[in-house]
Amino acid sequence: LVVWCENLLPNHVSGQKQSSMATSNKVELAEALALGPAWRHFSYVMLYAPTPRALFGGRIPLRYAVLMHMRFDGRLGFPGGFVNDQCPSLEDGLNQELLNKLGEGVSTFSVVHTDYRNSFTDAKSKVVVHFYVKCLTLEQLQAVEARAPLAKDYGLEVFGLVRVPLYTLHDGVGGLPAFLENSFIGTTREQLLDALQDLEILDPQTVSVLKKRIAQHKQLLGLIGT
Ligand SMILES: O=c1[nH]cnc2c1ncn2[C@H]1C[C@H](O)[C@@H](COP(=O)(O)OP(=O)(O)O)O1
Repeated sequence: LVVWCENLLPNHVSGQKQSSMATSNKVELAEALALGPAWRHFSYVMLYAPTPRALFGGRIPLRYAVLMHMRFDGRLGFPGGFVNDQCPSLEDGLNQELLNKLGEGVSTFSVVHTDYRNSFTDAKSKVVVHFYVKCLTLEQLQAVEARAPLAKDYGLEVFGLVRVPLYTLHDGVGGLPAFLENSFIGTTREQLLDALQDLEILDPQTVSVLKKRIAQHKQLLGLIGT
């Protein structure tokens, strides 16, 4: 029997300090754009849509369909990619990448400047990542999912689209905690959780608990690796 767990995870880890892993190299957009020609810019977007559907006879509302994709390298990521110097804007570059990676289903919307959230730098690789969020209707999101297999990069850079489960099952692991144990590219996992919190899709306590779990999981993998 699977039951929706109201109080997501144990209380003893609630209220702890939020991890700063996703914010350590955050930069203002103007600062990022002034970095110079040695830096490469990448733009990614979290596409999401409200859904009325629910699991198990209505006991677990799905609430939102949040899209990610399985990349060619076996990691999960957000759609997007490298923005060529020739692109008039970060958003133009991102919309072009979305067309290549997700296909013609993206034709009903465009990511625009107001969807911008934040930018992160990686000084070692001289990479700047710009992150956007875009709320779609469920029909628009389903059109993206339906047409993705016809996209130029599908089967090459994109191996499939996935939806993020936003709930936790009664075992405390199934759902979002299990999903977060996958391998993610770059800072994607932290971007996902921070965005879900800022959009009030997840509450801060839940995000804090999930981040603590991620840190423990990473520690465990490190121990196994030694
Ligand atoms: O969603 C992401 N969030 C943060 N960083 C990301 C994300 N996806 C990729 N990356 C990082 C990892 C690498 O440093 C670059 C290159 O990524 P990729 O998407 O493979 O770029 P292209 O296919 O070459 O456009 O960005």
